[in-house]
Amino acid sequence: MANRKEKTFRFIIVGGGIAGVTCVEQLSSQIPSADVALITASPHIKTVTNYRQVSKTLEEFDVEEQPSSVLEEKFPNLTVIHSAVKSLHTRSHSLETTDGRVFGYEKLCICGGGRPKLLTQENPYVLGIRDTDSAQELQKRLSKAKRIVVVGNGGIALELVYEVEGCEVIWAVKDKAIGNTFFDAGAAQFLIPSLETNKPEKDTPCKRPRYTTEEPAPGGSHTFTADRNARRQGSSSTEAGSALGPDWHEGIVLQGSEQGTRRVSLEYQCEVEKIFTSEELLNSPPQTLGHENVGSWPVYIKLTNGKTFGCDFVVSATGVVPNTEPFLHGNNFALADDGGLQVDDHMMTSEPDVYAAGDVCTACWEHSPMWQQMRLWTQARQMGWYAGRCMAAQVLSEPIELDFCFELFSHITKFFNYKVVLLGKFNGQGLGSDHELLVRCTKGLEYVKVVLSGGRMVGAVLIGETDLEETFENLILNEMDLTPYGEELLNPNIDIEDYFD
Ligand SMILES: Cc1cc2nc3c(=O)[nH]c(=O)nc-3n(C[C@H](O)[C@H](O)[C@H](O)COP(=O)(O)OP(=O)(O)OC[C@H]3O[C@@H](n4cnc5c(N)ncnc54)[C@H](O)[C@@H]3O)c2cc1C
Ligand SMILES: NC(=O)C1=CN([C@@H]2O[C@H](COP(=O)(O)OP(=O)(O)OC[C@H]3O[C@@H](n4cnc5c(N)ncnc54)[C@H](OP(=O)(O)O)[C@@H]3O)[C@@H](O)[C@H]2O)C=CC1
Repeated sequence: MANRKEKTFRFIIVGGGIAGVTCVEQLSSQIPSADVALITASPHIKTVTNYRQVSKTLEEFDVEEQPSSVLEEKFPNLTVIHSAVKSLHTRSHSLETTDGRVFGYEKLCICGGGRPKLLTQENPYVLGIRDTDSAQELQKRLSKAKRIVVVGNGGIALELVYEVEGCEVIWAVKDKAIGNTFFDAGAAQFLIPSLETNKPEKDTPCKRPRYTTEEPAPGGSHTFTADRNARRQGSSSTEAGSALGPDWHEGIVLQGSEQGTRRVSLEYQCEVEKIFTSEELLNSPPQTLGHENVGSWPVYIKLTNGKTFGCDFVVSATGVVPNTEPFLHGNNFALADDGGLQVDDHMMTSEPDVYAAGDVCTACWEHSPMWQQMRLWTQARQMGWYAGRCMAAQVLSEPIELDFCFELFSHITKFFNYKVVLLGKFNGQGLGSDHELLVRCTKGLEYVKVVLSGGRMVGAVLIGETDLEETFENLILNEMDLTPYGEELLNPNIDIEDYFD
């Protein structure tokens, strides 16, 4: 293998998603003379644009899919190789791509992202959403669908059930409340009425630019219904590749085969028992199908609450698995319980000279008490950037400390058209019963939850235009004893910003 090396680069980064591209940018700016290669399976790369530091740890940015030439023009010492890594040989510091080329490296950073953790790989009626291709496939199938079942209770499910129109959506969640990865039951209750109301009209198009290509893209139960006539236009596409991100649904039309209504039926506290095709159902012993007729749908899904639903397809919005396979065989990577490549506080894996960042890795250093890993766009950027700095620091023999961004978990996003800010241990993660909650809620306007432990603020969920994020971030970081303030902390008549000035 060593003899076949076409070229040895000082740095190779694998993956053209946010983590990989940010790592390349950091390395190329810090050591402009170094030969850097970006090897990516996707035809386009993802770059961060309009980066804005909202507060000490909160950040917002747009994401653009761009041709890789943009990056090569910016960094003359960068070579972008569009191929997938087939195998890695850490002993000889080399890797082979699917087009049969072999490259050597001095330092490598793996930013291969993740893929959907599907309920089943085998069933063609079970879709996952990850990249633009899978989003287009969803759009295509949805345009002919009358009913779909969405399984999962995290980010994708929350976005999808709110956006899909013209098609009945059965939403099956394991928990007692919606959005378990981001919220508690109180926040879920605040958000639920949004499923019954119309989506607000958008007078400005989505500000995040995206690609268009030549080929236009074609327990208990509750039911929520909303009408809406306006349609959005758009299309976007890439080959297999990087994860979608903020506002991904704005570039495609999530419209079923019927006109203008959002109809979501929630099935709480249930999982999937079995998924059948029509033929399987006919050939197997009779099932409890309720009002469903065998043969009227291409696929049927039986839930653990005993109900079976026929539908056009199932969306498995059930999380992410790190993309580690091509890197493992013949090497000694330590893997975390979630399947990610273990990295230390310098983003180093267990193999010499191999770093990892983004969805593919699992942060295995001793975390700050207020930080946890979630596979998010912001963390992919932060890890890619920090990995680049660590790689540069090592070759330059400079010391480097864990970056401040890993002090406090912070995330800004949007669900059901509300701004959502999550800080620290926003769901009391890892605190057991050793915490108390303060909650302020105004229906339809805002939901504010503060998590206190030992009198100190350790986390917060802010839904709506609360304008509290910076003050709360400071209170968490300062570890101030808030016992004397008690419930006054959330008194809406007190300007909390002035209070703590
Ligand atoms: C539908 C959806 C919506 C999301 N919404 C949000 C959101 O609103 N906010 C948020 O913060 N996060 C969101 N996320 C999560 C976010 O997109 C990811 O956490 C982030 O993009 C991960 O970036 P990454 O660079 O680690 O991986 P990826 O973006 O997955 O990039 C991995 C790259 O590696 C390449 N690759 C993989 N294997 C190989 C190989 N063997 N050889 C060469 N190249 C390879 C791929 O082609 C790709 O370019 C969303 C994710 C999805 C799927
Ligand atoms: N706005 C944002 O910030 C968004 C972020 N994302 C990110 O994109 C990635 C992919 O999103 P998504 O797929 O929604 O992943 P998430 O990790 O957000 O959610 C997965 C959900 O599926 C549930 N689940 C897992 N296995 C099963 C199963 N077998 N049956 C039923 N439910 C199951 C999980 O429950 P449990 O937790 O109990 O395992 C969890 O509720 C995530 O990293 C997510 O954070 C996606 C969209 C929007």
